[in-house]
Amino acid sequence: MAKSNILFIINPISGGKDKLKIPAIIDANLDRSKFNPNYSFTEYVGHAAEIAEEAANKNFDVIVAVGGDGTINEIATKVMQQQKILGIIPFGSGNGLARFLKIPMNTAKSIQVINGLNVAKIDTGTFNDKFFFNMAGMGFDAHISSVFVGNKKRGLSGYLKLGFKEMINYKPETYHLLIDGKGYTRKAFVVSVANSSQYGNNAHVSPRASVTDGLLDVCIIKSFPLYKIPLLAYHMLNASTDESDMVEIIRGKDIRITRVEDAAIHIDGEPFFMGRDIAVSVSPLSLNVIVPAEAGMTI
Ligand SMILES: Nc1ncnc2c1ncn2[C@@H]1O[C@H](COP(=O)(O)OP(=O)(O)OP(=O)(O)O)[C@@H](O)[C@H]1O
Repeated sequence: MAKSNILFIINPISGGKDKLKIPAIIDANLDRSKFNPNYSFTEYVGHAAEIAEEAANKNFDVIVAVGGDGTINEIATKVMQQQKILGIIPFGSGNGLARFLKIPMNTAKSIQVINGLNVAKIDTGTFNDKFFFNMAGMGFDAHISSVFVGNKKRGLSGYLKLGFKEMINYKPETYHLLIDGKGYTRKAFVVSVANSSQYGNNAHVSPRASVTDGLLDVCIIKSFPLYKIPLLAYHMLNASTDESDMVEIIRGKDIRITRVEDAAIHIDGEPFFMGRDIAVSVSPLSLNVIVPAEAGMTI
């Protein structure tokens, strides 16, 4: 069988972890009978997308994101458009999509998954003209990601510290939602649109979400008093938000969200501003991604 050309695109800042030794670890673990490897390090926001586009236009069959959900987003957008195959070596702060797909957090083990070349097709979503693969949304989480951009300390502890500080002053917003033709008005702390079940770090906002059902889960975290934060955290970490009256989950395909004024949204954890009206849609089974055979998903 002909060898596949594989490119590893490494985000040196994701997850706040050093990655200089990554090419050596990949060299030591990659199955050379299947792959010819190449490596690139990203130098700025948007660089992973540029590298991935160029690679997909050349003769790379598999493009691997070494980073978190933001890095995956840039690369997967190009991989999907060119119908190539995405690999993931999780190196982010949260690693939501990787965790959902049961890709090991251990680097050597995640390379073994790539060696297995078990390819599944998963759904992808759009927020206006931008694709998302794990989760997109607005409200407190988007506010945090917009503030976090200027923060030097990445990683989970940085998120948590900033989160507690900002939560004290945050005011829930009113959202008008139209989901497959049905209207809802909700005052919410967060509105998340989930492809996978989790934000990352096993914080599940929509425990029954599937990346192969052709649907997105609109998760409305209602306005709540601060003393209920531990209860919300408990439900997320125990994958039981669907049993909590703090969270409402509505599944759909064609979603419109209108907010009172423009504020940050996030796409796979990275902040953007898109105005007051967001059109959300899903492209069923549109991205090829390497997953562990045990994940029970395959083409
Ligand atoms: N050299 C670089 N300098 C600064 N930013 C970069 C560089 N390379 C990539 N980026 C940006 O880093 C951002 C964060 O990456 P990523 O989301 O993968 O990590 P994370 O936020 O730590 O993890 P997660 O999304 O899993 O919580 C992305 O928006 C990406 O565009």
